Parts: sequence; structure tokens; C-alpha cells
Amino acid sequence: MRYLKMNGCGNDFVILDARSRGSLPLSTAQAKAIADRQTGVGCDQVIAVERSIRADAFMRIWNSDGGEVEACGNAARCVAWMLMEEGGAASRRIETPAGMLYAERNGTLITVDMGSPLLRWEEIPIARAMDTQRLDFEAGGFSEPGAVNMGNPHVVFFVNDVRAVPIESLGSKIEHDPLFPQAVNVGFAEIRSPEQMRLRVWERGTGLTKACGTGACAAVVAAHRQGRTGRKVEVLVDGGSLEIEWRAGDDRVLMTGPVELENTGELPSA
Ligand SMILES: N[C@@H](CCC[C@H](N)C(=O)O)C(=O)O
Repeated sequence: MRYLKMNGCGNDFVILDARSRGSLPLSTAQAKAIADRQTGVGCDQVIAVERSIRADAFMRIWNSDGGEVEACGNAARCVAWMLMEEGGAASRRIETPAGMLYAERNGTLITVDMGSPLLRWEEIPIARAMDTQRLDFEAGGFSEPGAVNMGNPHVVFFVNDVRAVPIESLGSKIEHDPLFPQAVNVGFAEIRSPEQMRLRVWERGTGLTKACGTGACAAVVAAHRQGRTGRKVEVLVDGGSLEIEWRAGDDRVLMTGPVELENTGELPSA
């Protein structure tokens, strides 16, 4: 089966186009094998582009541990680009397990409307009632993260120096804390100004990536709710930068950033 290897700010994907066969029910083991950087193609997430009757395509997402999840912002930009390239269209609709996404081309960049953030504790989800603006939670000396669901669950800690955070050890510990029944993506954000932050994200089911699109959206929502930034913020990630805007008028979060096609290939048939 043919695949595209793409990345958004270094967050990389193997994208399998399954529209001609309708759907692609990958098992956990198959997704994990494709994502394996030693023995497979290697990527942070495996993406299947399936047929949709309501949109230009349906997008499914597997983390590199083989677990299927609901949302991936950077992959949405890559899939939108792939669909736009086909017909030369400037906009596309992509259905995902977390809802419908709308994407537009802005020069070389792709903007995706990621929808409205979910902010109630039951929606994150969190195991018990809590204020999601500043969670009553502490780990490794960091405390009061904001919690946001952008189609997938995130907590975001605000820190003085993101490079000083032991993200590998702390990230996996927080990811699996019992407070988060579906596990959680863990962001550490250093606010540089009301319009700029530096962000690193330990992704649930994947680990530290060079960028996390939904993580960048969640970080801006959490930062604004804590009065740390405005609504439009440049998010500097290890692999580049993303422009995030949480619109006041309609509550929707827009994510703009680059995409890159690395190569194409053929997966050996099972
Ligand atoms: N890289 C992604 C997020 C992928 C899913 C995430 N690890 C989860 O388990 O929710 C992005 O760009 O948003």
C-alpha cells in the first residue's frame, strides 16, 4: 500500500490513503509496526485517510504505541494539504473521530479550524470535579496546569525555563497519573510575551515530539485563561513555529503552520 511520509513542524506521519478501499482497520500491532523507527517506516503517528460521505475525507489516527486516538492537529494540516494538492482546491473538510475540521491554504501555510476547546472537568476528562483553569495538581515541583480538551486531553504547565524541565521522566509519569482516566498529553510552556511562547509537549502514546498541534492550541487556551497571553500567540516548538488564535467571537481555535512532504513509498503487504 502506498504511503506519504509528511511532517508538520517536525511532528511526522505515515499517511495511508485508503479512500479507494473505503476504510483501513489497522490493528494496534500493525500501527505500532509501521511507526517503529528501527524496523518500520518510522513516525510519531500513523494516519489513515478514509472515505467520508460528509467531508472530503475521514482521518484516523494511531499513536506510535499503536493506540488509536481522536485528534491530531499537525496531521490534519498534512492531510488537508494532500487533499488540496489533488484538485488544486484552496479549502477542504476533514471528518475526524473528534468532529469536523475545516482547512484553508494561506500561501505556503495551512490553517485548520480546530473547533471549540472543551473546558469542563468531565470533558477533559479528569477523574474528579476540579477547576480546569488551574488544576489542583502538582508533579516534579510544577503545579496548577491548565487542562483543555482539543479533541484529545491536554494539561499545560507554565514554567520559567522549558529547557530545564526533565520532560522525559516527568512527562510519562504525568501522562499515566490516575487523575487522567484516558491518560493525557503533557505540555510545558514558557511565556516569552503576551504574543509568544516556547512549548514542548510529551505526547500521550508517543513521547516527546518536535511539535504537537493540538498541544499548541491547548497551551494558548490555557495561557489565555490564566491571564498569561492574549488570544493570538506564536508558539515556538522544537521543529518550528505555529500561529494559534482562539477567536473571541465564535470560540473556535485556528492553527496555522507549515507542512512538508518528505517522501513517498510502498508498505510491504501483510
Ligand atoms: N501530534 C498530535 C497529537 C497526536 C495525538 C496525541 N498524542 C494523543 O494521544 O492525543 C497533534 O499534532 O495534535
